[in-house]
Amino acid sequence: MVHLRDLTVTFTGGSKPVRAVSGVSLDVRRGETVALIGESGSGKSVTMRTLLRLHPERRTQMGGTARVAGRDVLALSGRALADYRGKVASMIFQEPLLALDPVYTVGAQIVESLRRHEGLDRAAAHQRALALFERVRIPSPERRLAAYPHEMSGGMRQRAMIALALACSPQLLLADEPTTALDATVQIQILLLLRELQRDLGLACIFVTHDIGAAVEVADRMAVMYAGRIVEEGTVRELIHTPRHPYTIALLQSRAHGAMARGTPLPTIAGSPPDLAALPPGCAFAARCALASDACRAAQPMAVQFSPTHQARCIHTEQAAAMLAVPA
Ligand SMILES: Nc1ncnc2c1ncn2[C@@H]1O[C@H](COP(=O)(O)OP(=O)(O)OP(=O)(O)O)[C@@H](O)[C@H]1O
Repeated sequence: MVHLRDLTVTFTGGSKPVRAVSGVSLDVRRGETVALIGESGSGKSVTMRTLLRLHPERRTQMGGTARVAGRDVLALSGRALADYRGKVASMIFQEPLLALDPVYTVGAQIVESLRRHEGLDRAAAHQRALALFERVRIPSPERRLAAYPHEMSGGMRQRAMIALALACSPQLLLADEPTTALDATVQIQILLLLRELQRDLGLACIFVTHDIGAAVEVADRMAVMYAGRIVEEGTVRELIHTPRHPYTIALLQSRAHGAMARGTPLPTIAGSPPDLAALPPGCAFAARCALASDACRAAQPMAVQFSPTHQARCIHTEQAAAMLAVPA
């Protein structure tokens, strides 16, 4: 469904080009959820926004391959791009007020989207909007369709945004920190709803989060990003139980202290990520890695395969695994 090969995204608007995504390859099948995790600035959101082509055209260079449901995403333009957004791929955000227009009722926005993209008449679009509100379990759906976004609670707004995102039956749902701003009890409800919708509708889903517990709850696989690259990828089980990249291990190391509990943000790791305008020739994590050697600094590490689903870009995975064996 989603096929990324060597995707690169460079922003050219500033004094120096910023390489926010460097050679990302990732596949997501129908009915599968992949969580992207990593520190702030690692390129998770840029990867997602590229899949919807939301970057400023003139100041962004994109390279490599991005195919979604057979479409060449980087080549889409005009009508084809407008149809692609919503009908093939759609996105939910941390802040629903970014996706919902404050001056229209939520119902009007869903009806408008259905009329424009699906060619439904007003009555049919209203019926569909009502069904969508029921699907995302908004109580008193008829009344809530007539509400403005600011009249809804945070959790209801999130559900309304999910309904809007699903209105035109997309095949790919991109979720960028969809629960971060919510209370713990509402978070779990939204995560469970997303999981259920994703399974029932057979959606491919990419889920960006800082919260490993949330990733464990909703994802089938995880991809760990660092400085614009995927440094490790595997099933949730593989990454949690047998991480092999020193960065993943550092992220997970405090799990004995509850890092796996939902709502726990990623632990802070000493040092800071590299400047994306001046990336080093070798492994970008080397400057912060206890195992780094000259070879790490000289060239990009190749991916090492541990199972058909598990790989890491590191030349010291054996020492890294041994590091993990030492109790925290
Ligand atoms: N339009 C843009 N122009 C220039 N730089 C940008 C642009 N958009 C993002 N960046 C830079 O790209 C890098 C990656 O950002 P991105 O938002 O993908 O990180 P992230 O991993 O999603 O972090 P967070 O978890 O904080 O959202 C950051 O350094 C950011 O400043």
